[in-house]
Amino acid sequence: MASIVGVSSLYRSPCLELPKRALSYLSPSSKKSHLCGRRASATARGCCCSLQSSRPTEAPPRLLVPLAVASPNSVLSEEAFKGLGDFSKSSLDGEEGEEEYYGFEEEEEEAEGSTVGSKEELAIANLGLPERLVSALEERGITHLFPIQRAVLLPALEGRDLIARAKTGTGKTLAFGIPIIKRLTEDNEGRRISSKQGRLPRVLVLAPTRELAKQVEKEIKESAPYLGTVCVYGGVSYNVQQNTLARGVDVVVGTPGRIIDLIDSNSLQLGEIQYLVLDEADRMLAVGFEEDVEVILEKLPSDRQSMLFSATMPGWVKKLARRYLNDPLTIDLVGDQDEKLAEGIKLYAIPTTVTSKRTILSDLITVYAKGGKTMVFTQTKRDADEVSMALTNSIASEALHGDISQHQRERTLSSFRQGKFTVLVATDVAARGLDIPNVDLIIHYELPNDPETFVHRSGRTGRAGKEGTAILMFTSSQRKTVKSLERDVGCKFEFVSPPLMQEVLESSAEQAVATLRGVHPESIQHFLPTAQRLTEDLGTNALAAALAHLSGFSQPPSSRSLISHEQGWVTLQLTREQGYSRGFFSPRSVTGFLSDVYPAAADEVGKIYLIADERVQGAVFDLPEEIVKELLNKQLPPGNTISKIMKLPALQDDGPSTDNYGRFSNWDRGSRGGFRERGHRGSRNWGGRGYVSDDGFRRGGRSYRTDNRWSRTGGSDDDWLISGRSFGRSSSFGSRDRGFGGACFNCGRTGHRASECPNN
Ligand SMILES: Nc1ncnc2c1ncn2[C@@H]1O[C@H](COP(=O)(O)OP(=O)(O)OP(=O)(O)O)[C@@H](O)[C@H]1O
Repeated sequence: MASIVGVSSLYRSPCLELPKRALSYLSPSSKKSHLCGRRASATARGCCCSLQSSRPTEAPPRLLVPLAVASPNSVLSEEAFKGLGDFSKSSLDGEEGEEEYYGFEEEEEEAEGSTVGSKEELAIANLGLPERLVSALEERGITHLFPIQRAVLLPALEGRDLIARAKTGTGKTLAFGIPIIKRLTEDNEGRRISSKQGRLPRVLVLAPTRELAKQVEKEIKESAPYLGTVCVYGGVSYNVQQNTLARGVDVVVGTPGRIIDLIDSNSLQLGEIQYLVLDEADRMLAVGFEEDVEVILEKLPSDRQSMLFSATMPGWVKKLARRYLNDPLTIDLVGDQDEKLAEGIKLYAIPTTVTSKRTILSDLITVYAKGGKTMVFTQTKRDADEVSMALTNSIASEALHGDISQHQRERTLSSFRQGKFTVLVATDVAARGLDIPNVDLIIHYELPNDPETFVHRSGRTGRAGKEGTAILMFTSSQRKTVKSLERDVGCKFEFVSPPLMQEVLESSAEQAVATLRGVHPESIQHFLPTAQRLTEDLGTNALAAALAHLSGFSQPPSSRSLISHEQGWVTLQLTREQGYSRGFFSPRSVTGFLSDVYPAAADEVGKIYLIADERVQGAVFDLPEEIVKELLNKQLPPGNTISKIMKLPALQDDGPSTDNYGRFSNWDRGSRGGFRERGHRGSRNWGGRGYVSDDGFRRGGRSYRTDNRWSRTGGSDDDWLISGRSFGRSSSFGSRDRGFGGACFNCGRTGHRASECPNN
């Protein structure tokens, strides 16, 4: 008790010094009955009730008033922690009729002397934590509590069972880590058991993936190096883990499968577990651990404290909480209406086609990551491998997925953390929980299966209050899914076009300059004589050549369509002077013109789009590079100009109606045979197992979409994230507008086919 109460003004005995304002933040139940059992309607000042202790036996007093939670986060949002956390939405799972509520109500009257929420009060040094823990945290630059840590600390210290939710990267690990470490440290000091050989673990943390388990272990080890912490997970030998357990540990972190194996072999005994943490509990379900988790929970002593961290509350997690948690308090710092993403993550959505995706991907990395760390998320392991291989030619990249051996996964992650390569291409195995410092850019190369996965993938950047960027690549038929995602996640994408070659070149050059600036002055000396000779010969060209080479452009960049972004294609503009018009200017005028000038061009022409400016008779279209060379040498009929363009002019919106960005339509207007569908040339089959097909259907795998909802096998409709809102909306998947959305082949106007053209 003394270690909490009286250490700082924040943690004063609430009954003695509770400021009026803080009283307004009391849970309704605690408002109803004061700590001493009296009604607390008037004031808490002067109350003389004694603080009650709750489980475990040496638990600190049962502080029903979580002053740490009670304050709006003004200090955090303005200074310490821009925008992270939001205490305006705290709620308790009310399913059991439980009314307890962790949140605040606005009260105009400022409590005199209230210092709740000041930065000082969040200072870790002022919380009465063990000196060793404080200095270990400070060494890591952790000096003030983050909101979820502030919210969890007191209820956790008072021994409450908890269900907690907070946004990605907001410090959930230390939210349970700090109170548990405090309790263990004090126990150790009191009972001198810290180094007892063969001691049984007192803490069990279950995590759904090996990487996450390793990370939790790391966070605990770094914060409390004096405690014995071991991480147990599959894919590696049992020996080391068994030997460590035999020597005695305080904390076991692990994945359920290996924990069961170790229990079965009697290497892990759970008889003294006092604290259980289920990290990413909902994910346990998704990766098929539900049975294992329940087996483990059955083996734990009933007199323990349990904390469950879960981004969503599928039915299984609720059942688990009901069955294995004792009167849990829910702390939800996300809420149903708010944006689910951590603030500081800038979101872009970029239309692509299946064939141009890879080219665009490397451009996006160059332009948006600017040499920083990027994580690219794919749907399948094969894609992760292929995309990583394709990137490696230009950007150092590695793949990470479940088929890669555990040792290699660890090597890859460790090299990525250390910055030995900058692009990690991963399946969703890496979407959750991984805390890799300074990831600047997340690219959703393929749409995630559900909104939660989007939140978790994106949350690998913008962590601990930092800024980051997440880019969603989508095909035109997935546009409605993107809109659903915005609604479900409560976020807003900025819709942008893929980078222009000019932007790619400029960004590459900037990165090359940064590389040059980093060259050691001594090394420069060795190259000075050659540089001087070269400059005399070539002038500035010498440096430009060095930049081009460093940027990976020793050869000129291959041409790229401005319309489809496919390599090897060039976008041309045909303009016809007014007096030379032979009737209405339409896509057919372009094909007719090409047939006259160079028939091979008419055969190969790709998409044709009319220029929006009505004063100009013109169109843009794609042709293969080699055809363009020939075409540009041909004699043109008078009044016609044809030129390569670097930027698309405004175009008439003539795409299919499902595609608001008409110019990224996947309809081609060929010179013969009317319309033909394009964009799948040489591409792999997107309709196969586990792929999102172009019509937006997911086939195979655990998750699938059957209409515009995000649905998951085994999940329930009332997930926090999904919160029922997406269900029941009108269909967008699979409901592609069958109406004609292209332009008439005859007159060029939109909305009707040539056969129905009024000009016929
Ligand atoms: N109070 C703090 N001050 C500064 N940094 C902190 C603090 N608490 C945690 N961190 C750091 O913030 C990062 C994110 O923490 P953590 O991985 O626990 O987040 P999380 O909420 O569990 O994220 P996710 O939902 O993605 O699993 C870590 O690098 C951690 O060391």
